[in-house]
Amino acid sequence: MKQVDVAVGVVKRGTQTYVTLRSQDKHQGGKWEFPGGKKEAGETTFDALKRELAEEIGITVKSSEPLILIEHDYGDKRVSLDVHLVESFEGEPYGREEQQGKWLAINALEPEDFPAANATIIDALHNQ
Ligand SMILES: Nc1nc2c([nH]c(=O)n2[C@H]2C[C@H](O)[C@@H](COP(=O)(O)OP(=O)(O)OP(=O)(O)O)O2)c(=O)[nH]1
Ligand SMILES: [Mg+2]
Repeated sequence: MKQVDVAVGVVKRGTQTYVTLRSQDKHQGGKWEFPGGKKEAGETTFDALKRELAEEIGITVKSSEPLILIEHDYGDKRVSLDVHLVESFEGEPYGREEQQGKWLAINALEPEDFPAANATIIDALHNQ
């Protein structure tokens, strides 16, 4: 089965986080996500976060801290999500790949709007 290592960034400003809509044609398409993507060979999670968040939402990540590591099996694909908090960044996030994006209150995040693996991320954020 396909197995991918993914760097995920919870971009946080005060009590809010920036989420984007996954395009319909992708794995878990139509769900909201925290920006991020597959790590390339030899990349650290931080390297991948910097690259993916620049590509997807146009920000420059200055630093990040690990939040949680999640292994999830979707049946058609297994993902390992290395989720980092990103509170230090430059630029204003926007959907740089034409995807929708918005700031949401962390305490209002609804797990059912996200891929199943994200329920654990949302729990971790609510328990911070
Ligand atoms: N970015 C992101 N991916 C997530 C989240 N939750 C979750 O299950 N995933 C899964 C969906 C995908 O199978 C995988 C991310 O891979 P991706 O397809 O977005 O990777 P990528 O950005 O490199 O995109 P691409 O090259 O395929 O266009 O992780 C999340 O909150 N954010
Ligand atoms: Mg991505």
